[in-house]
Order: sequence, then structure tokens, then C-alpha cells
Amino acid sequence: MTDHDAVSEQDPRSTHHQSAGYEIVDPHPDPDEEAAESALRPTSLSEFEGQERVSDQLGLVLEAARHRGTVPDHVLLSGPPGLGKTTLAMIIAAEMSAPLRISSGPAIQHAGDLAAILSGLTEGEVFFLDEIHRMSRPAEEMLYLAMEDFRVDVVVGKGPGATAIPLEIPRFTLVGATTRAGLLPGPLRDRFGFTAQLDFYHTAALEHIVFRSARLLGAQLHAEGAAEIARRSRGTPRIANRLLRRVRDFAQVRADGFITPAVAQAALELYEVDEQGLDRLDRAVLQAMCHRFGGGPVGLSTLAISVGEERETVEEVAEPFLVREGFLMRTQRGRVATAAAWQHLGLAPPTGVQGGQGAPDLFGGL
Ligand SMILES: Nc1ncnc2c1ncn2[C@@H]1O[C@H](COP(=O)(O)OP(=O)(O)OP(=O)(O)O)[C@@H](O)[C@H]1O
Repeated sequence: MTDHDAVSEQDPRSTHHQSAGYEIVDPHPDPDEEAAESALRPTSLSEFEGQERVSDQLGLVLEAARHRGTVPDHVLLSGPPGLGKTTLAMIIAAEMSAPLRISSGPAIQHAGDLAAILSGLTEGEVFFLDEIHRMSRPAEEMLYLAMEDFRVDVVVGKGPGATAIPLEIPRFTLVGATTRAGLLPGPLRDRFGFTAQLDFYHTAALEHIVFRSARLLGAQLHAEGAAEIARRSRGTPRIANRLLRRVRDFAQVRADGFITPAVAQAALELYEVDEQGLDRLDRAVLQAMCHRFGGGPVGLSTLAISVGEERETVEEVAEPFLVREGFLMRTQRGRVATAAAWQHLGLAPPTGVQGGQGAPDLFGGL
């Protein structure tokens, strides 16, 4: 990054998911690995792998703004954790040679918190607001005006004598990030000029990411070793980089430093990540479903207790992946193991059990 100055208001990452211990395939950030992560972040759109459509469209928005000498439209990025939303916000600032300010929805509980940040911005600054769906309602209303008119109304006094004093703020670009686009109120969504939904990455893009990271880490990596890591990364760059770092440890301590397919396999076996990217928790969920509950339906809380994990960890870490890979279905009556789940555990599915790879999620809200 060039003349790029990132100011963090408060650590925007929520860590409640880590409460039950270190999960190597948890897509949420681990606060201890922030330094390792930031060393691997691409700093320009040309280095940003995958998400070609988003990258192309965003590139155009930024180039047009540069041509016109204006600040780019506000950008909303949505998608699961670890897919590159923070990275893209940093890239937008770098590509515009603009400073970057970082904050998060949970850190902005009062409109005054937001007014303080907005009035301190400089012309053209990029303001990255992570977890934007968790901002308080009064702050959200202040943000509408700021996004549209580059103005905030500061309320002075209380009760009937209170007056709103309009305060001009510099033109800025808001980059909002959310894992739950559906939770954003329509009026807020409508104020973004560019909205992008990030998808899980294909294995080929993850292989490129693993290669690039290996180069930056100075790790020697065989092409098949990269493929092995990419295949088990759940479509998520954060997990790909984390697995790479663990495999590199293994290669240095238990082998000659070179990450061959055999070294990658042995390391991932040690960390209990199987060929399809399932880890200890994923398998515990499937085992509980099939061994204890006859394949379901079973409620989320019961399932969480039976694997000794927090409900949130099962719901936000294990379940989205198991549903996406067709091992689990969410139905109105509870979670149900598919035929693929039984087969993955080496068991014959009971008669009548359906589903497998690509099985539908029948009840997303459960
Ligand atoms: N397209 C990409 N190319 C290369 N590396 C990437 C890409 N996307 C993400 N990464 C890497 O993955 C890690 C996680 O990315 P990032 O922090 O941007 O995710 P995020 O979507 O903001 O996650 P969260 O919502 O949890 O904050 C970073 O270390 C980054 O280097």
C-alpha cells in the first residue's frame, strides 16, 4: 500500500465464535493471526484473485471516479466471513490513493459516535464500516443524510428546546460490509451506488491465492501441494491461508521444508481436516446426527449440546459448510443428515434417506 493510512476506531472483529477453542476451519478472523493475515493481503485489484465480475465492475467504478476527479460512489460488500471484504475496502483506498478509516457497526452505538468519525474525515477518505447491519438505529439514520448530502445534523440540547445544527462533512466513500445483506434496511441499501455479493471461491482461484501467499511467506510449495490445500479450504481465502501456515509449520518441523502433496496431506490429517475440508467439529455434528439421532430431524440447540459446542459455533461455522456441501438439510422440523453424510462416515444410509451433494436448504430461517 502506498500513501495509505489506516486508522482503526476499534477492533471490528467479533470473537465470540472462538470461545469454544481454536477451530482451524473457522472462517471468522482469529485476533491472534491479524498480523499474519495482513501480510498476505493483496493491495491492488490486479492482485485480488477470483471474484472476477465484482473485481471488473469495481475497477470500472474506481477508474470512472478517477477520470472525473470525484470520490467513488458508496460501496456495499456482502458475503460470508473471510472472502475479502476488508481486503477490498483497503484496495479501494489504495487504488484511489486515499486514506482509510476503519470502524464497525457494534462500535457505533450512539449517533454521536458516528458524528465524531464523520466530521473527522478528510476529503475523499474511504470509511470502511464492517458489520454495518449491527449499527444502532439513530446512527443509521444519521448515516442516510451523510451518505446522500455529506451533512450531519448535530442535536444540541434536550427535550423541546433541542435544536439540530447542520454540519457539512467532507465528501467520502463509505464501504459497508455485511455477512447478512438481508438484515439491512431498504433505505440504507438503496444509498449504495455499487453493491457486490462475494461468493465462495473456486478451487483454481484458491490455488493461486495459496501460491501467492507461499511466495510471500518464503515457503516452497509443490503445485499438487497447493491443490491439496485449496481443495480443503471451504472456498474461503482466510482458511486457505491458515491451512497453508499450518502446513508450512509441519513441512519445516517434520519434513525438509518443501510442501509436497504427501506433506500437505499428512499435515492436514494431523490438524484433522479431511479430504473434503471437514474438520473435527463438522464430523462430530454428522456423527451426532447419524449415530445419536438416527439422521434427524434434530433441533440446533440439541445438536450443539450433543457435540459440546456453542449454538453459534455450530450454526455459523459448521452448518453453512455442511449444508452447502450437501451433508445436511435444514427443514421446518429440524436438521436432517443426507445420504452423503451417512456415506461420508462410512455408513449405509437408512432406506428413504435422500439428498447428497447439492441438496436444497429447505428452511433457511431455522
Ligand atoms: N481475492 C483474494 N485474493 C487473495 N487473498 C485474499 C482474497 N480475499 C481474501 N484474501 C485473504 O483472506 C484473508 C481474509 O480476508 P478479509 O479479512 O478481507 O475477509 P473479510 O471478508 O473481510 O472477512 P470478515 O468478514 O471476517 O472481516 C486476508 O488475509 C486476505 O489476504
